[in-house]
Amino acid sequence: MAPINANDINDAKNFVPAKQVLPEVETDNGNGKASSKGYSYETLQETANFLLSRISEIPSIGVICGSGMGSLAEIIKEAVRIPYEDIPNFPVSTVEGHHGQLVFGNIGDVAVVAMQGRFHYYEGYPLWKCCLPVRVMKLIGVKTLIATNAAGGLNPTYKIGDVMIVRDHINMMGFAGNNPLHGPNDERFGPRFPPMSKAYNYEFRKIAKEVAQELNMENIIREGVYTCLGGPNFETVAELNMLKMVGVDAVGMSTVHEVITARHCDMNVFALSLITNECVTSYADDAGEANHEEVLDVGRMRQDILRKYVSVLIDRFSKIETNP
Ligand SMILES: O=P(O)(O)O[C@H]1O[C@H](CO)[C@@H](O)[C@H]1O
Ligand code: HPA
Repeated sequence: MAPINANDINDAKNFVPAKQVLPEVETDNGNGKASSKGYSYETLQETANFLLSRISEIPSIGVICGSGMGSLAEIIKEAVRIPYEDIPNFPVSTVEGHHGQLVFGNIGDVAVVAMQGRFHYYEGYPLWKCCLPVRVMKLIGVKTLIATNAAGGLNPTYKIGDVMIVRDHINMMGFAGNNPLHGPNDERFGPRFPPMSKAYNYEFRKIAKEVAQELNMENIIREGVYTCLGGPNFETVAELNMLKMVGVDAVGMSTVHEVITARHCDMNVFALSLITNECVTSYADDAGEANHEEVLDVGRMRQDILRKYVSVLIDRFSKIETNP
């Protein structure tokens, strides 16, 4: 063993624990507005009030557009578009394929708001911040959340371009204690221990399967289990094989925390995954590799059918009374 050297001891004395030198992703800004545990109810109310002052009709349904699926918001009529950077306390989108604005208006007779661009954990936002727009939607009066995402198909029967109705999810990041509800709970949003066994509304899923038949989409519609990983790297072969073993059908980097936040504040939830690529579960030399361009291309390829499907779903969902 090398002898202990006096310089090493002096270096050790100067050592500053990482906690003191690394900035937190989100810190208290001194006016009590931001903290690592999330914005207060009152702060989000300010954001909601700002948005309410810009619109003439309160939306009942909120849509989150997945990667490459931003064109879903283009079916909104009498659109009022508000860029994220203009909205107090909002994060900004940094990912290609995520525009970065809220679009208010009507789809058919239904007042809606769409997020053209969502926030992901890998962008550097803590999970509570990724989900901040969901709480804001709740505060402006949205009752139902429709979350869409692009996902890798892990179920071997799935094909690129299939549309998976999400029946359930596995919160992989939650297994490691990373949850959007981590931290003090404000009962005005919801309970400390919200149940998740009925996260994806049964009635909505039933309607979605019926509508798929009406629109002759039955050959591309699936129903399955989604999981979200932190990203931004796509998964290894071993990781995907593990996820397959535990019953995951589609893999992405979003949605789960949004759904948890929405259910916490008692919103009805429906989610769709567009299968944009095949998950690579073999080490074969000729097996492809996932890439974001393919994800965006498949989103574009399916934009017409998704726009039609989502607009009919919005109409049907708006007509039923559901218990979340
Ligand atoms: O979940 P959405 O936002 O649709 O995007 C998915 O596509 C991106 C990877 O191509 C990741 O952000 C993944 O989560
Ligand atoms: N893995 C994770 N996220 C994704 C994928 C994937 O294969 N495709 C689209 N988003």
